Amino acid sequence: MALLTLADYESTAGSLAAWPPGVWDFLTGGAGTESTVTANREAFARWRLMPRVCVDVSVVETSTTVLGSDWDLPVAFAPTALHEVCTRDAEAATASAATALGVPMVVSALSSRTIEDIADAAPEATLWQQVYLFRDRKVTASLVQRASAAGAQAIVVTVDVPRPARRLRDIRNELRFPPHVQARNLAASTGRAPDVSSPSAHTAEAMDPSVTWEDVQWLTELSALPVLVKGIQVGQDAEHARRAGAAGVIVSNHGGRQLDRARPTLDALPEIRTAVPSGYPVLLDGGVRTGAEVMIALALGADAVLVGRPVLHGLAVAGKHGAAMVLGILRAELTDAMAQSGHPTLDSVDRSAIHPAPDPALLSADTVPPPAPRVLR
Ligand SMILES: Cc1cc2nc3c(=O)[nH]c(=O)nc-3n(C[C@H](O)[C@H](O)[C@H](O)COP(=O)(O)O)c2cc1C
Ligand SMILES: CCCCC(=O)C(=O)O
Repeated sequence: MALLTLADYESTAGSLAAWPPGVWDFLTGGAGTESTVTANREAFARWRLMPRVCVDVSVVETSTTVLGSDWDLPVAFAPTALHEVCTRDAEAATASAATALGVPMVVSALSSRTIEDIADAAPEATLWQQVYLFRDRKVTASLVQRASAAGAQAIVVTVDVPRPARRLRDIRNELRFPPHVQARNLAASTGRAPDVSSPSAHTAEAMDPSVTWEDVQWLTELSALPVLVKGIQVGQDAEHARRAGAAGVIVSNHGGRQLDRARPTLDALPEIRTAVPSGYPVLLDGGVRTGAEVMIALALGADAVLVGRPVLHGLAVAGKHGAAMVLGILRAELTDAMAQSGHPTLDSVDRSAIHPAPDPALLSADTVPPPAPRVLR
């Protein structure tokens, strides 16, 4: 079967026999009832595109500028841990795919390869380093310093993991990664290989539940690199991040993996967009799976989006080619949606480009009046 959509990649990846026990559930799952994983996706279904016609779309331009750098697509690779569980070349493969498509890759603090190795493997890649404010701040500082020396262009600090989440699939599966899966980037900053065989035990040990905006400010002053705060879900927190010196925010609920029943990121986006000055970078992740959905996120105020799980599906199906194919599908779909809706560039994609879908409750049998009975003669 031809793999034409991100959903095709997901189902093909899910049916691979090679997954170690529990790993597919780890990638796919979320916290608690997984209501937020589902809600992130469903939020996109509540919007429709409003096609304009008789606009010259003979040339469609998907490129954009974020934090002063040019991206071929308004899409980046979200930071996801341990790519070695998906493909042997791990983040070296992901970085080549990102380079091929002209989009940035956010390297996880828990990557299986060091930032130096990733930069060597893909010298042209635009790399951003994701970090946590670990209990041991020296580890955070070392990750930032090494990323800067390796040529990374920004730091992303993830602030939505105060403690391990209740990920029921992982608990039931008693998830343990195979021993070859290692967090080498972190190891290079801690001086010893951290035990990540149980993600939740590692999170409990390493993450700091006492983090406040003062710590974010400390991080923004640590290096010359711009810092984006990832995990913003409320307008006021976007403003806190900006005041703490952040160069931008990423609207994210960690793909529904931390707080079950958190609101979908797309629903939070308009509030966050209006809480910060226009021109201040606002990115979004969570449930983006088609090019039309990229347009919807942009129309609601995102400068760009990030994709998480689909990249892992691509890596698992066909290594770097698979990750590049996943992004290639998003590019083809976005280009098509822009052309079909009369937007030759992304500049014109604003709130007027979309319309709320009718509320299904209003269409139910209870609320739509039945037709008047016919009078029979
Ligand atoms: C397997 C997996 C590992 C992740 N690891 C990290 C991580 O190390 N750091 C981080 O900030 N976010 C991490 N995330 C969250 C992603 O960056 C992103 O917020 C989320 O996956 C976006 O949703 P999507 O998967 O629906 O696109 C991870 C997500 C997944 C699925
Ligand atoms: C040891 C890896 C845990 C990362 C993860 O699952 C997440 O951040 O969602």
